[in-house]
Formats: sequence, structure tokens, C-alpha cells
Amino acid sequence: MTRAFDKVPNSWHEQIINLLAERVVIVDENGIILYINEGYCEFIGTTMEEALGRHVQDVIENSRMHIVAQTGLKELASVQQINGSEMIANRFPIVEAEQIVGAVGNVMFRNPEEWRMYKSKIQSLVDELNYYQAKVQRDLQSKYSFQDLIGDSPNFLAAKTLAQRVSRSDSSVLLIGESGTGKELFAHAIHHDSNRTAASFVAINCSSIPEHLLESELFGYEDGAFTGAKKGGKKGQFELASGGTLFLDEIGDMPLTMQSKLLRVLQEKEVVRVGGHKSIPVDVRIIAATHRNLERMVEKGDFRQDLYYRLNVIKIDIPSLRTRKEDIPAIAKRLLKKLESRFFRNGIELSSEVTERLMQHSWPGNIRELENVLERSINVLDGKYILLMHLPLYLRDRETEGRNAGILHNEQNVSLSSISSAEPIKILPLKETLVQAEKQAIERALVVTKGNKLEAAKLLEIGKTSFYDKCKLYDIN
Ligand SMILES: Nc1ncnc2c1ncn2[C@@H]1O[C@H](COP(=O)(O)OP(=O)(O)OP(=O)(O)O)[C@@H](O)[C@H]1O
Repeated sequence: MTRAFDKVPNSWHEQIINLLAERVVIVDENGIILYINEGYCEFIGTTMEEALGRHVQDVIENSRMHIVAQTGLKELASVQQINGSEMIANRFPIVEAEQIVGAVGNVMFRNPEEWRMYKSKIQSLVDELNYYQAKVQRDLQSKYSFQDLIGDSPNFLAAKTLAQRVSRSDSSVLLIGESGTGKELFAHAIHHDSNRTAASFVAINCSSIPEHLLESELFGYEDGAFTGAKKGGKKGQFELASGGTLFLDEIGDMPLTMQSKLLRVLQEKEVVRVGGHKSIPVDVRIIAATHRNLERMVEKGDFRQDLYYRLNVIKIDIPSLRTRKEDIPAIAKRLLKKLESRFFRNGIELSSEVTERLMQHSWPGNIRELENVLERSINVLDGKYILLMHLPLYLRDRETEGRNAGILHNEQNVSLSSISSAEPIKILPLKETLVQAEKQAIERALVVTKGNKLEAAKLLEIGKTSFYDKCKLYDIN
């Protein structure tokens, strides 16, 4: 059988080795040097004549070639001290007919200068890494303060004042409010004003992480804890937040088994990583949030009562937007400023009829819905003024809005006087009204979630199959 290397003339072999690697040494199974190239000899101050046939330990300082020739285990990027400098060495066993017959090794950097030259080449990669490390660090800071919480209505101010007052304490805070009311913003602001502000603010959404990953996400895992686990293990959010604040969003969606584990950590103030045994102390302030009625969940056995009491030390109710409509113009102004910088626009204003219409709407998706409505309007806007025509259909159609407000939000008092007396009140058959209400609710949910159907189904608290069926029925894409 012809072997590929046979075609390469013998006289080339040494040249090839010298060209591909500057410093090469080859030993037999006893560690006797069979070959050492000139580059290596020059580096360690010897000659080929002196080195060949001697044991590698007698020629090369701190060599491990004889060990590799015995164990058969390669050693990559191993640090070896030669002539007072740290070198990077690679060592490979040579195997013939399943027998270890020797080893080949090379040294990569002759001196620190060489290493620096190499380093300068990878400096851009190192810079990039540093940039992302700083970014992660920034992401672990609170991004909002109380100044970002816009609103002067009495119910909103009461919530904001309470949050400000408790921010410096270490007690747990439970933020209750409908979706999009600003719970996460409150959590940021509380951390920002606390004594923990120099440490991390770590946010985790308990509903968006699959149940089987939640435990390792929160408490971390040890090396080899499960298939696919990162080598060396991983810190959990509790450890990352140590000294700072951990924001547990959508706590009402946490599975019962996890609730017990969370309670244990809150009581013991220490975590044990998945697959580990060591207890790691953690000093974390908890802010939890939910749009669910936790008391009712406790009654139904869906939420642990002891955990509820532990989280509910300070409860802050964040009012829905429809209960503080007077705040809408100021909030819309702030949101427009935010959107302007995102869309590289400026000077955008709401026309007075749009402001009026926004004040009439019942905002089931709260400030997030308002933000999405404004974003949509900017997208279809050529000039500077947002007019009624730039609003989504469901907001333009004021008659339907007035008619359905009571159906969609029967907790809200809809006064008949809010429907213009110039427009006759049209009464449709109940079935048709319900169909329209359902269609509108789906459309609104899609606006609030920016077209995300799974999120919309969740908001409406219906299954995804039923949601898709209804979209098909109403021809909603
Ligand atoms: N008081 C406020 N002033 C200005 N903007 C606000 C205010 N409250 C919330 N927002 C904005 O509204 C959006 C939704 O807020 P946030 O995510 O904090 O709500 P949430 O209650 O946590 O929602 P969810 O329950 O769906 O997670 C964000 O873009 C936020 O910046």
C-alpha cells in the first residue's frame, strides 16, 4: 500500500518540520532525543551533536516529553519555564500499531516579546471581549430612576411615594399591577435609589424560562450537572445579584416545585447549585412582580402561602392607565421623545384630537400599549403631527370603542355621556356585539404584543390553539 507521505522525498522532511514549527523535539518511548532542530538548539544554547541521544530532561529544562511518551496523553498549551521565561509548549504521543513509540513536542513562544507580538495580533479580539464584558456589567445596572416614572395622578403618586420610601430598606417588595403598567420600571427605580445601587440589578422573567431550566437559571449549576452543561459550571442569578437586587418578574407563573426551592433560599440566604453540595451564601434583596391575583392563587393552592407572606412584606399596587387618564398626555410626550431618538426624528407632536382620543381609550395593555400605538403612528407618519388617521383602526373607530369598552373592561365605569350625543347609539344584536368585541380584543392584544401571537394568547388568557383558530375565523394575520 502506498502511503501519501511516501511521495514526499526524504530530503524534504527536515525542511518541512523547520518551516512549519520553529522549535521541535522528538523523543523515543524512553525519553531519549531522536531529533531536535536547530531552532530549538539555538534557543536552549546547545547543538544537535550535543543533544541527540541524551535524555530529554538532561537537555531541556522542565521537559515533560518523557512523561507524554509514557502516558500517551497529549498536553496542549502547557506553560513551561525555560531560561527564566514562560513558554507555551505542546506535546503529542506518537503511536504505531497501537503502541506508544515516542513523542513530539514544540515550543510556541521563545520569549515574552514574541508572546507580546502575538498578543498584539489578537488585541482586537481581546478589546471586543472587554467591550462585551462591560456591556454585560452595564446590563446588570438599573437603567431607570424615579425621574423616569411619569405621572402626577393621586393614585400613581401614592405608589411612587411608597416605592421611594421603601427603596433604602432591605425588605422584599411585591409589585402588583396589570401588564404594561410599569412594574419593571418601578423595580429599576427602587434599586437605583437603594443602598445596593453599586451592586447588580438582575431581572428574571419566571414565565419565559422553561420549567426545567428555571432552577439552574436561578441557582446555577456545577460542572457536568447535566448534558449540555457549560464546562466549569455556571453562576445562577442569585449569585450574580449578590449584594444587589433580584427582580423576579411574573412570580405568579412560577411552578409550585420551584416556589418551595425559592422559599428555602430566601429563608436560608444561601444557594446550592444544581449538581453541587456546597452552600453558597447570598445577600440579595428581592423585588417580585405579577399581574396575577396572588391571594386568589393562594386560596386555590396554586401559590404557596408561606412564600406569599415572605414576598409580600411591602406591597405596591401600580395603577392601570385607565384609572389615571390625566397622566396620558405627559406619558405620551415622554414616550414620543424616546421613540424620536430611536427613529432619528424630532419635533413630533400629537394633534389635539389624537390626545383626546387617547384619553378616551381604556388601555388594556396600559403604557406598553400606548407605546406601541405611538410607535405604529410614527411609522406611518410623514410630517410632524400625529393625526387620527395615523392611529390603528381600533382607536380610530371611536363608536366601537365606546360600545365595547363596557364589554371589554366591565370593571370600568363607562358613562353614556362619553359617547357623543350627535352620534345615535346603535344597538347591535348581542351575538354580533360579542363577536366584534372578541375580534377587537384579539386585535388589541396583537398591537400590545407587537404581533406576537403566543404573548397575545397569554394576555387574553386563552390557549394558543384557540387563539390561532379565532385569528383564522376573523381573518387576522
Ligand atoms: N410611569 C411611566 N412613565 C413612562 N413610561 C413608562 C411608565 N411606566 C412604564 N413605562 C413604559 O411602559 C413600558 C412597559 O413598562 P414595564 O415593562 O415596566 O411594565 P410591566 O408592568 O413590567 O409589564 P409586564 O407585566 O408585561 O412585564 C416600558 O417601555 C416602560 O418604559
